Amino acid sequence: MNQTIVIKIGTSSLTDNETGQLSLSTIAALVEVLTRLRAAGHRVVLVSSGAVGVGCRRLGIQERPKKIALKQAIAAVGQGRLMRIYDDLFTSLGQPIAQILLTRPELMERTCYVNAYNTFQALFELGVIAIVNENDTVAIDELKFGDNDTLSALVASLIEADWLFILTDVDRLYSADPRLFPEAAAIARVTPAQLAQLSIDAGSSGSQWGTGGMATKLAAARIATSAGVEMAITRGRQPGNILKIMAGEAIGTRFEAQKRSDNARKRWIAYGLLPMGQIYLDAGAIQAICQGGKSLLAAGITKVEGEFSASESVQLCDQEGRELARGIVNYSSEEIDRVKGQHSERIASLLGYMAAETIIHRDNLVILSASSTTSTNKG
Ligand SMILES: Nc1ncnc2c1ncn2[C@@H]1O[C@H](COP(=O)(O)OP(=O)(O)O)[C@@H](O)[C@H]1O
Ligand SMILES: N[C@@H](CCC(=O)OP(=O)(O)O)C(=O)O
Repeated sequence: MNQTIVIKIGTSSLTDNETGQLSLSTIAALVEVLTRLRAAGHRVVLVSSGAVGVGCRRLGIQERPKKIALKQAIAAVGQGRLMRIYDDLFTSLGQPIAQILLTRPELMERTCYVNAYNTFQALFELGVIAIVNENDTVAIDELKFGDNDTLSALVASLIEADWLFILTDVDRLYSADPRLFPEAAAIARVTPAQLAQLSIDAGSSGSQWGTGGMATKLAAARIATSAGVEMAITRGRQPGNILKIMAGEAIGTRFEAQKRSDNARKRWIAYGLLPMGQIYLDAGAIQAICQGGKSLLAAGITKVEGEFSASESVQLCDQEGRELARGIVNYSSEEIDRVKGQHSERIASLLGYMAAETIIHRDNLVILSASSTTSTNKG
């Protein structure tokens, strides 16, 4: 059966850690595997990092820059070179490619999100492999995917992928960073229930050129698997592992998918939008929205955090700060703060107007399954 496959490759696999030079053999092997998958009838998307790393190499810069404007300028240099290399290699195998550069605000806008979906579908019909990266040159810090692990999971959710492969410079997930703890235990398979409980030392900085280490890959696993996507982490220098894993071999770390929700708009609310604040709920409200499928009313709200406007996305949390659901609010944070704990009938007298009876209507509310919940408790 033809499948939709997203492959993410990190800078640490595309370049040599010591010299910063491109790992041409890895890239060529990856291009071969992706072309084979495409020729077999699968729909293939590559999420490729490397713009900053390749740009640095081109300009003779020895370290990943910290200054944003410099990083953005370097990415502009590197992205062009990266695409040139991909195009040369794919063209030699007769495989057309496309470049898609995304920013977070675009996916937060429902029309853009749907447009992006349609563009991917049109590219699939044309037999093209899309190569995706964050549009680093224009992305602003507060509204960034930040790392391509998250971007790849969001793309996999957007296009309803069957698989997400994350290719990196380690062979799999370990109980701790194997570079620092050589005795760390290898993890072969993670069920949704285990992912929800998984507490490992995932590192936050990654390798010299990579960003995020395993922490961002685990965050990606939570998004992807709860959107119904099977995910695997495997070594980038052996892209042939993708074919073996699809054939059922136990290579790398495999994260089992949950059942995909049929409601595309709700998936967008859950993963496309960036939550701008938190609303804390009492036990009655949690019961009503999580078990009863009800809308959120002001009466069950105990606390509001963050500043947000009506129509923005927020996280709904229990008293311990565990995120249970996400939704699009009908009122701003300031308005909700004034009506929290009150009966809906009092909204008009408290605010002087009533925009809606509910704080979040059930059509705009998504209950997150156990594995996608994260603690927002800031201690
Ligand atoms: N628990 C862990 N298991 C495996 N690798 C880990 C873990 N914690 C941290 N790491 C580190 O994460 C690095 C991969 O992340 P990163 O450098 O961001 O790669 P990429 O460029 O592929 O995104 C590995 O080199 C490894 O040292
Ligand atoms: N958009 C950036 C990638 C950032 C990133 O996530 O890098 P990596 O950890 O190597 O996947 C770039 O192209 O350099």
